Amino acid sequence: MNQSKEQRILDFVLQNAVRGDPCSVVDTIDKYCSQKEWAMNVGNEKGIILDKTVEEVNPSVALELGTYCGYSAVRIAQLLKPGARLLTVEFNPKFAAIAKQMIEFAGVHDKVKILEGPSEEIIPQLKKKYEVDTLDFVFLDHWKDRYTPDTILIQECNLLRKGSVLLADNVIVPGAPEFLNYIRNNPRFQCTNYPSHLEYMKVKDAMEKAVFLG
Ligand SMILES: Cc1ccc(Cc2cc(O)c(O)c(C(=O)NC/C=C/[C@H]3O[C@@H](n4cnc5c(N)ncnc54)[C@H](O)[C@@H]3O)c2)cc1
Ligand SMILES: [Mg+2]
Repeated sequence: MNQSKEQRILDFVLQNAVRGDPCSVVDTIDKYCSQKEWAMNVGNEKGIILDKTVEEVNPSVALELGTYCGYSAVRIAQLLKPGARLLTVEFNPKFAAIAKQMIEFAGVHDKVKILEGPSEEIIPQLKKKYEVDTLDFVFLDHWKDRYTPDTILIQECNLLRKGSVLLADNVIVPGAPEFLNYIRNNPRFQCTNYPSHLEYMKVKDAMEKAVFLG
């Protein structure tokens, strides 16, 4: 049975990255996806915006929507302080299995928990089942038409506190126009746009940061 692209990315990391070194895992995925097969990891240019935002927030509890191969989960996890944790949501079991191996190889599995299932089911379980009080940081990188409903759901589940930070990937390409309209016109959020480029391409993209004002 022929391999999936995601399996090829994982195999390339297992053969070429340094076990226990998150940086080498991230760099190796970027090397493969820029030279061999494009894949929808946030990439290094937008990854630096992600890093800076995570460092600024210094979250105790972070949520990621859309794990995919675990690239951004590894990026976020390596920046977390001791005792901090990342919950990352993925509903495709094949991708979740790839990400699990990627995260373990990178040596950040003690900081990351992969929650397998659709975000719309997982988000309402965060408080009771996953012992979350509030989320300090949320990275949105799943299907773009879920950004708005999941942002509303997160608020309905009382998961945000004054100062919680949302960061959304791909607000230009593939684009999340409805989300931008929602979040920029919502007085409870202070928004900032970060122009960048689509991972591994010269195409313009951007990330949107939204700080919850309480
Ligand atoms: C036209 C066009 C096409 C593609 C691109 C390039 C491009 C560039 C990018 O950075 C992109 O992030 C994307 C993109 O489509 N990302 C979607 C990412 C989904 C992952 O999240 C998972 N998932 C999706 N919905 C849910 C959900 N509810 N609950 C749980 N997991 C979910 C999926 O299982 C995948 O693991 C695309 C640019 C332009
Ligand atoms: Mg993306």
